[in-house]
Amino acid sequence: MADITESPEWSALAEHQAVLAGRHLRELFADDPGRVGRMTVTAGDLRLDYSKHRVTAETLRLLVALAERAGLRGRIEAMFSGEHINVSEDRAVLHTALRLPPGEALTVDGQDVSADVHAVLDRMAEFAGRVRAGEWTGFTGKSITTVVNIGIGGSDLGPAMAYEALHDYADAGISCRFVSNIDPADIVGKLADLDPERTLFVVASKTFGTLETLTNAKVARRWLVERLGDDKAVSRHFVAVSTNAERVAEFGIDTANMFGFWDWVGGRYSFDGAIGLALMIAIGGEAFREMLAGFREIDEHFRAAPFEANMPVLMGLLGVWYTDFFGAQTRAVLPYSQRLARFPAYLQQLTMESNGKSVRADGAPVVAQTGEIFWGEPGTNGQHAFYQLLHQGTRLVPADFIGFAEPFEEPAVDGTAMHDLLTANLLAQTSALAFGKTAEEIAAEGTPAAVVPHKVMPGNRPTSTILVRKLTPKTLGSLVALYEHVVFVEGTIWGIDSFDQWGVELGKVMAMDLAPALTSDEPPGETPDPSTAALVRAYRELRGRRV
Ligand SMILES: O=P(O)(O)OC[C@H]1O[C@H](O)[C@H](O)[C@@H](O)[C@@H]1O
Repeated sequence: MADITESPEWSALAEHQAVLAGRHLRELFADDPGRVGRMTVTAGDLRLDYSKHRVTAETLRLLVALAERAGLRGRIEAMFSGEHINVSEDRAVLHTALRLPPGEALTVDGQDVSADVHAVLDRMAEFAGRVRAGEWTGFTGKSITTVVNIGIGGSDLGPAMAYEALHDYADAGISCRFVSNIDPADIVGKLADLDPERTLFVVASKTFGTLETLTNAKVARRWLVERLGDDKAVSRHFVAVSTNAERVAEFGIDTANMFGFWDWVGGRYSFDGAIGLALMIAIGGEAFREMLAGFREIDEHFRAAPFEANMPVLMGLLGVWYTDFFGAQTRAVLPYSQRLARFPAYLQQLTMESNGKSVRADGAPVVAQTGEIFWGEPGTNGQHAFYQLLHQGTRLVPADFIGFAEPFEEPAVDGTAMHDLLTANLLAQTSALAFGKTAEEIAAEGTPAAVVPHKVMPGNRPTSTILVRKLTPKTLGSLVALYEHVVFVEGTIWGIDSFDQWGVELGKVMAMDLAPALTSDEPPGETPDPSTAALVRAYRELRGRRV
């Protein structure tokens, strides 16, 4: 199969970039007064202004042509209809089925996927409702006030991010905590002040074979049994979310208290299904379904909107544009919402585990650069830390700014609402990044000549601005679906399988091989390599063990 980089569309973009690279956003705006109107798209509740990107109408035409060349339209249909587009694992990729409206049929591989999804959602809602109403009680008959989700990766980041984003909607007096790391500091710290009688553990693991999760779950079980003094307490305080009923039963959790999903849901695409159980207990089944409606709105937009007005397609193509034609390495995601503090971390798994690949789906090496490095912090904190590099550094760092019009809190100081100050900062940053400040402007302010170069703000630094009325379950769902599809668009252009993650396996296996060497009384060997063997010896010595 010919590589996309050999296509005439790719070459046309490379030629176009050579011309555009010399042009400043100031000029692009001056040349095209209609730019902002044309480069603003809406999708459901999301509004995207992408006019501050280093693109013209011609760039967009060429990028859309590239998407056509990559067969994006057909790939989208293949995903939605359940073809096995995860080729290395021979699986369908159907996270979009997790938000199908009730009654909309979808049969894949002979299975009524829609019915399965709604059966689980209904069970989750029923269970969540009982916990919220205090009908599901702990072993001693007390109602549950804290849910501890034990999971890692996709079984942690999604629900943890969403709970933090939506905690204002937690209306039943139940809060959530998330334990993921195998560092004992995590679970020990999170259990320290908990009342075992009122704690429910959700052990979330797609495979139910993940070392961190099973280890933390065993620690939690021991903590509970020691405090409640009876093994039988486990069934009232532990439920599981998994695709693997056998292992759940082996662990000692009643499979009647297990909520399932399927191998066609990738871990990093899973919190809108059963992996969202802790979140659903906190915010309730109704709010959870509103979140699903937000996901669905973007799914429908992605499937139907022409590419020129298709938000995930445009954002994905812009990612390819900077990655492959400008040599950008990273993309900053800067939510101007404290509640979205974990959103960049969530996106890191979603995007980098999906698209951090160097072979194509057919096994041939990729030619283009793949896998943007996603990172970020909520504004305005980032402004006082790393924005210096964004404004004046030598690297090009495209950034997504995300803002909300309606706050949850309304304190005002000196007559100005804090939230308006927050938003003013967001807008100021994107404008400064795009348009900068010239040496002439700085000199005209009376700046000493020697200082002028230090103060020059080059501008021409591209940003997207996503503006939303309010952070709600629905708009959060839409934001997540947006980025899920951005990943898909980029992966399709690069011709990679965005749905496997073989690269994480080797380290896990080696850790299990190394663990005995750290604790053993036997002299440490020379494996797996001289450097690591020396570190094993050093660790044993520092830990007071035999070397
Ligand atoms: O849900 P689990 O099976 O426990 O997997 C948890 C996580 O671990 C794996 O190593 C993968 O890299 C992730 O994609 C996954 O989300």
